[in-house]
Amino acid sequence: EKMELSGHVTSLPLWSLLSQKGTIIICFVLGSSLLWLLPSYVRLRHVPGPFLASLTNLPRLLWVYNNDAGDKHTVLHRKYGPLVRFGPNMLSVSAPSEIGTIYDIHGKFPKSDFYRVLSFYVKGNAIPGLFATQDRRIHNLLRRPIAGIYSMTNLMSYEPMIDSTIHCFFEQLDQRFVQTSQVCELDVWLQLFAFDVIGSITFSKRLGFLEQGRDIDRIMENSWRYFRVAAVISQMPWLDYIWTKNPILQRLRKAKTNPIVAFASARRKERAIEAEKGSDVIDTDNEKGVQRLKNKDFLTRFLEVESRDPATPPWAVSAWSTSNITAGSDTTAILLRTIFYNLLKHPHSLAKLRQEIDITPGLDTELVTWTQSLTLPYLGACIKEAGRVHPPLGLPYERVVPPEGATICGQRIPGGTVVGMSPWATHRDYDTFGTDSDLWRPERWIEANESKRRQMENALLTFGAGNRSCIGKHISFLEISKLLPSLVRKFDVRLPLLFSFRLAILKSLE
Ligand code: HEM
Repeated sequence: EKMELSGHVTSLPLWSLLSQKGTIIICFVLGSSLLWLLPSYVRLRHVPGPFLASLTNLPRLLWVYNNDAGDKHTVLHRKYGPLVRFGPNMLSVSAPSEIGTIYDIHGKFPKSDFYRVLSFYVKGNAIPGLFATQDRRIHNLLRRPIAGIYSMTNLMSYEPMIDSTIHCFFEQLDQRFVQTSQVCELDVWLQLFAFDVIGSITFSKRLGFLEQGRDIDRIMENSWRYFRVAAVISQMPWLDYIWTKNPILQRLRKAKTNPIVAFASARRKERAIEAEKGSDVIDTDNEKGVQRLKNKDFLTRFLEVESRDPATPPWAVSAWSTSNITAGSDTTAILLRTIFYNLLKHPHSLAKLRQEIDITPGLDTELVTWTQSLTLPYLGACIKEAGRVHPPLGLPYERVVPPEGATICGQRIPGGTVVGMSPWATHRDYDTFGTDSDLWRPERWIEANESKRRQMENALLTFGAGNRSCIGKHISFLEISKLLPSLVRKFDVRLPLLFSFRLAILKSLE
């Protein structure tokens, strides 16, 4: 009897347990979800990709959350081809031939809402920034007047400030690690260096990370936390309205100013006071006595632009100075870490670099100069290879297809679709970089003939492309090209016996 009863109960259909009202509600929710999802599913159904990704952005959010988005993107492109559906309205592209279309010099494809998530807020209000703005007019207003300040021709004027920071870095390494035989957390120190260099070239004032040997005002920690959350949320930008940029929550939360913004505005106030006093602006913090008037820092140049051009909005100087730190410090630190990680992991590369430095004539100055660094081809190859295997900005740089639509990888893509090139996947394109593209091999840049080298260079997205490409690319090259050979020449850097790639043993070679 019991058996019969239980058999009878389990054979009842589930819906019969629900009331009629419940069934209607469930049918309504399922039906309207289907009606809502169907048009967006159909719109891009001709593009291959994981089925779930055609219905929701959740998979791509989870790839970022799980810290393996770069590898995941590469695997998906290898499986589905150069054009893959990553979300209901988001396509990822890995074919280098499409770079010129998506990132054209006129900015026909504007930045997507991915970038709204990356905007900075001060006391609850968004401040327009050169990197994150989606508005073409604001972008022109911010980029045009200062582009020349970052150009190759101005580059050497920043060398004295970088030299002074490298001196400070080496002094600290010597005192704290060489003299004491302590193991150095090289990854942390490279980040401290990158933050202080940006402070010194932007304000003639280091942020003080190196002298103190630690993060100050939790700037590095905040930056890490911020990007850790923002990267995940950027995959579903509407989430940002619920949490970070929710006007109700913002009113309830204590309004906080980002410490980087606070640092930049304090430097600007100092400068205004100095100008009032008419002081000869010699930086007292800088033990090498670099004169700001002679070797103008970025702030001096930004203020000159402001006073020259009445169209400059009042918030521009702050936006420019802040974007130097936010866009230029962590990125450079990541590239430096990638280079050292790979040099230590591949000792033959480190030996080759050291040999190049030893045999190149004229490298007898205390620090390697920018001009000297240009005579070191293996150094250049290591920098390019690091940006290729581990691009510091690892997620697709998202853009919106203009209303008239576009042809991408031979497929017609409707206007309004978000497309982005995954630098990780593009940099592993077999046709361009070879079937060993997953491996660290700086030699590929030296062995290639002129046309192959140009093909590979044109496929690099490390610094972006088109009208929104990195404005600070040369500054970054300058920092790295000076620090790397100078450090390798001065110190013997090795992994400790129980090795972790975050740690290094330093010995003086002089
Ligand atoms: C290794 C170091 C660096 C890397 C890998 C890097 C990478 C990038 C990339 C990929 C973009 C374009 C992003 C996009 O299209 O969405 C970009 C833009 C930008 N970068 Fe860099 N960057 C580096 C260093 C710097 C430095 C040192 C500065 C400033 C001193 C800087 C300032 C900027 C700014 C202001 C933008 C926005 C430009 C615009 O939209 O017009 N970056 N960077």
